[in-house]
Amino acid sequence: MYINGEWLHAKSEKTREIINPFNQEVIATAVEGNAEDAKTAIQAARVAFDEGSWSTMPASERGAIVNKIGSLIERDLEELAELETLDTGKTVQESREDMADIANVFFYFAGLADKDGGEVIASPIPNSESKVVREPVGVCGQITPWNYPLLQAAWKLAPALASGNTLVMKPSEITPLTTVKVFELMEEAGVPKGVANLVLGAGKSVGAELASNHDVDLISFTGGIETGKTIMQAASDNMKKIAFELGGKNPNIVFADADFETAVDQALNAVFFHAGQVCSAGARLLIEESIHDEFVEELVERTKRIKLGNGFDEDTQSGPMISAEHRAKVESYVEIGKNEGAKLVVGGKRPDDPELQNGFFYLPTIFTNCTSDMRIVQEEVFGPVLTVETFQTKEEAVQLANDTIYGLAGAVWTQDLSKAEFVAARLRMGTVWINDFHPYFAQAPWGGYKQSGIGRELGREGMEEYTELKHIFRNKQPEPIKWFK
Ligand SMILES: NC(=O)c1ccc[n+]([C@@H]2O[C@H](COP(=O)([O-])OP(=O)(O)OC[C@H]3O[C@@H](n4cnc5c(N)ncnc54)[C@H](O)[C@@H]3O)[C@@H](O)[C@H]2O)c1
Ligand SMILES: C[N+](C)(C)CC=O
Repeated sequence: MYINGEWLHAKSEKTREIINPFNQEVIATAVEGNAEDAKTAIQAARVAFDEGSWSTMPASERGAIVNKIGSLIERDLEELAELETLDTGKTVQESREDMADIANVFFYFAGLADKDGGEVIASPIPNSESKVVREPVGVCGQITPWNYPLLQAAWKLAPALASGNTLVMKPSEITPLTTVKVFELMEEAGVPKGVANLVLGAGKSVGAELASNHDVDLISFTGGIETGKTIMQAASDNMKKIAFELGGKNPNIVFADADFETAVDQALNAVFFHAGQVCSAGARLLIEESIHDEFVEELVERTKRIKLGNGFDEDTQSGPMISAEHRAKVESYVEIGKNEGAKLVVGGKRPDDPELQNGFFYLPTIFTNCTSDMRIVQEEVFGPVLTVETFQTKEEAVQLANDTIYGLAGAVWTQDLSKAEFVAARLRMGTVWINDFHPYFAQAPWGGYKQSGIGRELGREGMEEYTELKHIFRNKQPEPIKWFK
């Protein structure tokens, strides 16, 4: 753990073994902090913020430090990518792309650091001056999940630092390795002591302390809805600001006039990339009825060919699930789907391949004959499981797509631009892709409608989450009002 500029053991001296999900080998031993460690880190962040040298440093200097972090990530890209693959099982090619994205996130927010000089507004009061400025929120608690460990951390660290906050981060207890490494890089880049603190440990202890502690001014959380609700309740005690990136059950709408080859190819990628452990995975295929049979037949053939394996092997297309518990959850959802009457057309079990028996693998799985009232359609499985529904009109496609408590992302495939725009305008989701699936980048805001989240990460809006707005009014000719004579 990194607290107040020092690398520390947990007060309890407890540790946790970090497991490679490909073969269950222990790849590291991490310290296991608790609420006491979190309190110490929060105190360090509080003192660093209140002392003021970070928040009042010229923004361009802060930006230069954030930029340096991005450069150091680029320098150590290969090491970081390998760590991420060891920890999560994702392919090393995917990890490399994540690391390049992560460096760009630091560069982007570094560039924004000195761009907002406030705004002078037209005051209706004579002889006065009115301006609106943005200031850092204060001490930020930041809690991240295991599926994109460093990427989700970067989306929080870079804007928080660039806008002058101090912070305490808690990564997922099962995937802390790249976050630890980036805190080393932040130290090397010159982030002053106390400004960025790292506490490892479980959600129920370290995370709960960050959510409830009154010295934390903002809690930024990426993870599941149920955890989000718990954090929201804890955060209400001191009305801290909240920023939540939660789950999704994202529709992928394919019209009959879409380019067939591209739509099939991308429907596979939409749902099975990273073994479906993606918040924005296209887990609900909505297909125009007239092409259902042909489309599903092709999808099933290609699904059978997906090569599962070690993320370090060149020919591996998808790695394992993150843990035994998570695979068991996916398996229980497949049973639910079968019992609800959905038709299992491929997958639905663990692979037989002897080389995969030590990993938490699960075969890419497709259910057809699905309807919106099924749990397998409504609930986030967060694994390689696709449900297929059909529609006849664009209105029906929109109605089905929006029939969910989630609102993270969705896609529409058609060569008819007016149809695409009709659908895009009506999807109640934070991101809509037309003839594509998955793109996200530092310049565009990311976040959810409905129960998929509160607030935005990335883009200017992602920076603004870490600021408070202040209106400063100056009377240029003060004189008595004489109301109270
Ligand atoms: N919207 C997005 O951008 C986005 C991105 C990635 C993941 N996710 C979501 O994350 C979920 C998967 O991640 P997960 O399984 O790690 O989620 P999770 O909610 O189980 O855990 C996320 C983090 O919260 C911590 N936590 C757990 N209980 C806590 C508590 N009581 N108080 C405070 N912190 C606590 C965990 O230790 C972990 O660090 C999925 O639902 C996925 O959709 C969303
Ligand atoms: C936000 N994203 C797509 C990078 C990861 C979601 O799990």
